Parts: sequence; structure tokens; C-alpha cells
Amino acid sequence: MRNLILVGPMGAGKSTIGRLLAKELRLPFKDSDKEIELRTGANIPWIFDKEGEPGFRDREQAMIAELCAFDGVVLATGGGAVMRDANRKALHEGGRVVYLHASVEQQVGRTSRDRNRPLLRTADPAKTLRDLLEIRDPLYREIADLVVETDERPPRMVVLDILDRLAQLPPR
Ligand SMILES: Nc1ncnc2c1ncn2[C@@H]1O[C@H](COP(=O)(O)OP(=O)(O)OP(=O)(O)O)[C@@H](O)[C@H]1O
Ligand SMILES: O=C(O)C1=C[C@@H](O)[C@@H](O)[C@H](O)C1
Ligand SMILES: [Mg+2]
Repeated sequence: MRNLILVGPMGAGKSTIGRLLAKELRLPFKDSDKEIELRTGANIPWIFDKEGEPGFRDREQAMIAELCAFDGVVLATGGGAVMRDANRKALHEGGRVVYLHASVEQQVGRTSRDRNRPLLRTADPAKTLRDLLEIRDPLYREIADLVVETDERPPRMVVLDILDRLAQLPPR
């Protein structure tokens, strides 16, 4: 395995599960959203505000390319990283890809408390999440080695499931 890469929608738990997985595997953890913020010196809402979504996506594409060149890290991606072909190629070639699946209901519950997701600043976040998932679900699946359910399962249980199923995967 090169890297272990988590994809999935907002609130699927990529950052949470990624951190736990890295600890368990004693590997470094990188979170694409966090790395973009560190590099830019600004938070994601600010980047969306000043540069629009295309500006954020350009920064994200550059960061994904950089992070996928690592060897032996756990990588959490942003929910929209799969929207660009170049990112899907880099992620697929960058290591094992795990799609963390969550129902829209769970995504709503897990994202309603904080305001740092600019795409969810809409009148109806549940509809936004539903519309995004309809477009993105096939893209997550296209590059995934594993699809892991996160609904009604605490992060620790998701981590154990991932480790168990990764061990059973045939070499690529
Ligand atoms: N399996 C789970 N069960 C219950 N709550 C969870 C689970 N996974 C994550 N959470 C909670 O949901 C919230 C969102 O999780 P997290 O930030 O890890 O999502 P994300 O996939 O990284 O989202 P984004 O794409 O916006 O970065 C956090 O408060 C986290 O504690
Ligand atoms: O789903 C998305 O498009 C996003 C998810 C977050 O991880 C951030 O990358 C940003 O808020 C956009
Ligand atoms: Mg995250």
C-alpha cells in the first residue's frame, strides 16, 4: 500500500476517522482541507468568499497532487475533491481509497453545528447535501477500493471495519 485515502461527502467523518486510523497504523495524518488552510493562511470560507469555488478547487487540485506524492500517510480529502478528473486519477494512483458513506440525514446532523462549510450556507442544507451526493456518489465509487458505511456506527467501529477489510483486499 502507498497511502490510505478517505473520500466521501461532508460529515461522512473523513477527518475524524482519518486521524484515528493514522494513530492506529502509526502513520502521519494529512487533511487536505487543513493543509490548504495552512498554506493559504486563511480558512475555507474566506477562500470561497475571495476566490469563489473555482479558486478553492484550483488550490485543492494542487494540494491533492502534492499529498498523493507522499508514501505511507493517511489522507483525508475534501468532500468535493472527486469532482475533478485529475484528482480522481491522482487519488486512485495514490493508494488505497476508502469511500466513507453516510446518509443525507446523518450528514445533516453531523454538519449542522459548525459554519465552516460554505456550500452548506443555503436555505435548505439537506437538499444541498442530497443534490451533491447524487452527483458525487458515482464518482466516490469509481475510485474506491472499499465502501464503508458510517451510519449508526461510532468512529472507532468504522476504523476497525476499515482495518479488517483492508487486510482482506487482494493486491492491486
Ligand atoms: N461515525 C460517526 N458517528 C457519529 N459522529 C461522527 C461520525 N464520524 C464523524 N462524526 C462527527 O461528525 C462531524 C463531522 O465529521 P468530520 O469533520 O470528520 O467530517 P468530514 O467528512 O471530514 O467532513 P468535510 O468533508 O466537511 O471535511 C464531527 O463532529 C464528528 O465528530
Ligand atoms: O463537499 C465539498 O465540496 C466541500 C467539502 C469540505 O471538505 C471542503 O473541502 C469544502 O467546504 C468543500
Ligand atoms: Mg474533513
